[in-house]
Amino acid sequence: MNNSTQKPAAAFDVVVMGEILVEVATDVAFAHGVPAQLGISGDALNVAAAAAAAGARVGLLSVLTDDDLGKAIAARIVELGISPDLLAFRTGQQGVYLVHCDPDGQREFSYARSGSVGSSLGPDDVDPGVFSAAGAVVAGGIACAISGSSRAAVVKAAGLAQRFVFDPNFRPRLTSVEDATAALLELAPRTFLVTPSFPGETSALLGCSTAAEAAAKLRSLGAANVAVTCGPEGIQLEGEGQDSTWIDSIPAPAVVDQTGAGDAFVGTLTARMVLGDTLPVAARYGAAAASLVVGGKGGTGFIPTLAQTRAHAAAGSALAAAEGVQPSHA
Ligand SMILES: Nc1ncnc2c1ncn2[C@@H]1O[C@H](COP(=O)(O)OP(=O)(O)OP(=O)(O)O)[C@@H](O)[C@H]1O
Ligand SMILES: O=C(O)C(=O)C[C@H](O)[C@H](O)CO
Repeated sequence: MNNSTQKPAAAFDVVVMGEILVEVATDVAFAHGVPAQLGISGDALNVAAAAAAAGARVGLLSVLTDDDLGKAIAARIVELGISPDLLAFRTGQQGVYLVHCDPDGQREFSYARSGSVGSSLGPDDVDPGVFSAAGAVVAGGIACAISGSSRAAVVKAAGLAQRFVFDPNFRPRLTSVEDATAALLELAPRTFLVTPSFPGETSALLGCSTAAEAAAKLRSLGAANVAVTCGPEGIQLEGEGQDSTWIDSIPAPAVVDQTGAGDAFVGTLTARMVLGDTLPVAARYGAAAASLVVGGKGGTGFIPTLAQTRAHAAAGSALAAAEGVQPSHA
């Protein structure tokens, strides 16, 4: 755990930073007495869990409460194969979010996280030795949105990282379009990889009407690699030595809850690139992991092993070849 006398010795393949949330998930609109599932989630934990499952040594910089809840969350982090070495513990409240359906059946998040311990993350928590030694550092727009100190921590981390990965994760209940756009435009030039989703983020934050246009715009801003995720349809890739390419998503065996699909994609893709895979191969792993994650409820309800992800990616390729699937996006 993080304190001034003890520092982690070995470098991590991937360091993820952000807030961990207690998750309350229901299948229906919230009402008194509806059945709900309790979990531990948040974009940073979802990404870290996927990266660890994909074979990376993962550290997670996050602030937890210094009580039994914080200890229980740390135990779950270890269970997910993530190192607890970068966790910090402070007095305060753990952030909570409720995942439920609105009256039209659309998924919605409600937050109770204002002033949470997670949002106390700040630049002093970012250890230059750890962050500059990591194979990749992953942060997202949520960490930029929850507090000024957390955003400053992300900016510091981006300046230190060998490979900085940024997922815009625009959440209108946490931040404005203007602030989310400013964070993306500030960080994009420093990114090894940026992963906006289409059409929500690419349209609201970049003013682009196609995934290919968004990928080209982010490359022109200086991003080394771009993966624009398009939900169940697929992913638009563009990068260093990689022309604009579309890869199809892999059909999900079961769709229970979309929460964390993007995070599973980002964590798996990042881990596989740090471990030596090319952008398209790593993205295929990411698509396979995300396609399996939607079968579990909540952000970390089901995290596939590398063997399960590999088998699903292979089965998806075989299916695509058998169906003679052609790239479907320009
Ligand atoms: N229903 C699905 N079936 C198969 N694959 C899916 C499905 N939904 C998402 N995926 C995969 O996950 C990737 C990321 O999904 P999406 O574009 O929804 O991310 P996101 O909007 O960032 O998600 P999040 O809600 O986690 O922020 C997609 O590119 C796709 O490969
Ligand atoms: O929206 C947030 O703040 C979360 O971190 C909750 C979810 O776990 C995350 O957004 C899923 O991508």
